[in-house]
Amino acid sequence: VELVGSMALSGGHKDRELRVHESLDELSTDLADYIAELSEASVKERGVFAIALSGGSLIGLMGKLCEAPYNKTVDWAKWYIFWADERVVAKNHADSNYKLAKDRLLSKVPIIPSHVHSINDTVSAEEAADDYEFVIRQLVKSRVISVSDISDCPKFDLILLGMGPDGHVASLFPNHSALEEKDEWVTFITDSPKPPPERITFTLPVINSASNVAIVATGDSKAEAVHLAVDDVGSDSPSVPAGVAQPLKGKLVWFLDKAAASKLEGSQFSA
Ligand SMILES: O=C1O[C@H](COP(=O)(O)O)[C@@H](O)[C@H](O)[C@H]1O
Repeated sequence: VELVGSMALSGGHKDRELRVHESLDELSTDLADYIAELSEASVKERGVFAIALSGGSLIGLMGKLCEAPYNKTVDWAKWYIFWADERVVAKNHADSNYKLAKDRLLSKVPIIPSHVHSINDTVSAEEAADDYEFVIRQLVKSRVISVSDISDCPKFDLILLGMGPDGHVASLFPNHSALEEKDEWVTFITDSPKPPPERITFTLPVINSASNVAIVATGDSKAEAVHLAVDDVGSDSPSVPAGVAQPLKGKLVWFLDKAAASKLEGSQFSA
């Protein structure tokens, strides 16, 4: 894989790395390698791999996991799948993040169906968020999901996030009160600026308690939000949600293409 650039960033941030790729094909290969390596390390250490997905373009960029060598080398039976955010629609609806992942990924690899934890799509957004938090609590008790040693939050082995052009991650949108939620693990919104309006989402404390978080963003339309998030514009109050996604004890990796990296400050990554 040819990286245009990769750099570890320090400063106020604990552990953050930027990986900028020449093409989407190369980004996809690097992303598959990264996920496969974390899966292997987690299975070795804990016997399982608890991974939370998002929706959107991320899922297509994970496609190489369904191909050789990953389809044979990854220990799929040890994977437990969750969603960092989900649209409150039926599971067979075109807007469902579950459906997207099932059609493009989960149906193509030997994941155990009972390890796939999608939301309850028969109840309100509020109930779906409560139900999902309950499911996660049970799996924390049985240690399928680890527990953070710095908060009472679950510690996912990996949370994969996409990012919208407005800088939203999961369904945490700019200037929305859900971004301030500190007590719940999973919250709901009914006024998403991006349709569909009803969604559930991991809260920031859960994202920031993970062992690993990756933010995957590609294309020109994301360049400004990448700049605001990564360059810490107005660092006391970051102007986009992606800028406050930073695991306190874990590692954050940004996967970008050149277009998304093109507005980074003093950028050796500029297109
Ligand atoms: O609505 C959503 O959007 C974001 C970003 O999607 P993308 O297609 O621009 O990559 C996604 O990460 C999130 O899961 C989804 O619900």
